[in-house]
Amino acid sequence: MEYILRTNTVSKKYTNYYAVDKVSISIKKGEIYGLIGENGAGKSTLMKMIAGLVEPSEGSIELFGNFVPQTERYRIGCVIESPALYAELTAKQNLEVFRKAYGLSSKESVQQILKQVGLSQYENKIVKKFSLGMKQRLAIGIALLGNPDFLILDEPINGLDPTGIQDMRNFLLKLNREEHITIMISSHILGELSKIATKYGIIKNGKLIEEITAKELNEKCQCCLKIKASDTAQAAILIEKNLHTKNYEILSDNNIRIFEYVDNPGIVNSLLVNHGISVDECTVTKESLEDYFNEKMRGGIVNA
Ligand SMILES: Nc1ncnc2c1ncn2[C@@H]1O[C@H](COP(=O)(O)OP(=O)(O)OP(=O)(O)O)[C@@H](O)[C@H]1O
Repeated sequence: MEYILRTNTVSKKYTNYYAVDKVSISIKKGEIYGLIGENGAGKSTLMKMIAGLVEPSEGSIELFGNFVPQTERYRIGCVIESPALYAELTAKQNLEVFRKAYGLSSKESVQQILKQVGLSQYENKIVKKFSLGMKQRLAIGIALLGNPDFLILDEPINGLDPTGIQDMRNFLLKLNREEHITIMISSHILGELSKIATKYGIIKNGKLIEEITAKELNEKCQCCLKIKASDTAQAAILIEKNLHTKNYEILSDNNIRIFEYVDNPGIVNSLLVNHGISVDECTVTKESLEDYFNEKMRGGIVNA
């Protein structure tokens, strides 16, 4: 399988601390790679190093199998941090400016891109009158001008409404499936990311704490018993004492998750009810990417 990207213990040091610390990730052709991390984790810095906007302090980056990444960067399109658009120009004029700046000769490419990003009907509209979703699409359109094989998108769905998010999801899936563009995407909206990503990298304080494919994640995500109870603290004491397990977690909204008794929820239910705790809900669910990510951030399943 062909690798689009491999970083080898790549780091970025700012004055006296590492924004990115010895990160080794890999992305294969055709993947949609979701980069996950809390604010300040180092996602943008890592993306900037891959795109050639920031020089690594240490380590190496291999792009398209080439250890001299700068010779391959023309194959990357990126939108990192806020999209740089000319607010007073129209969508078409914006694309024209960048087409000329990139030295691309074919004017047709601008029309093609407008169509590709679904902005043909707004080509003469001034960008400052665009919605956030339209601006994001135009920025991605600019990134697509050079016909890239690899697209790097930093928080492309941030601030979009549910319809905008859905449009963006379909658009990215289309680029990936029909245009065969490999995509690296960072997002805080994990539920959304889990609908498109085929692989994830989780970073914390500049360090990669896990790289996992969507398939592996699906196999790893544990089934659990989720119980909504009137008194979760008391429920926890009863579970520990009577069911001899600490493999549970108290959630904030009167819910408790138990990673055992999945095949026998009745035992837990009766225990709580018989001790005067009212059980409003008792369901068997599977952990979501969000649950998994939160556990990773805390350093494992609590009480396990
Ligand atoms: N040019 C810079 N000089 C000094 N520190 C920087 C610079 N750029 C980023 N940092 C710091 O590096 C760390 C990582 O920042 P980065 O923007 O990569 O994180 P992030 O994961 O993208 O966060 P967010 O989700 O908030 O965008 C932060 O502590 C940030 O303040």
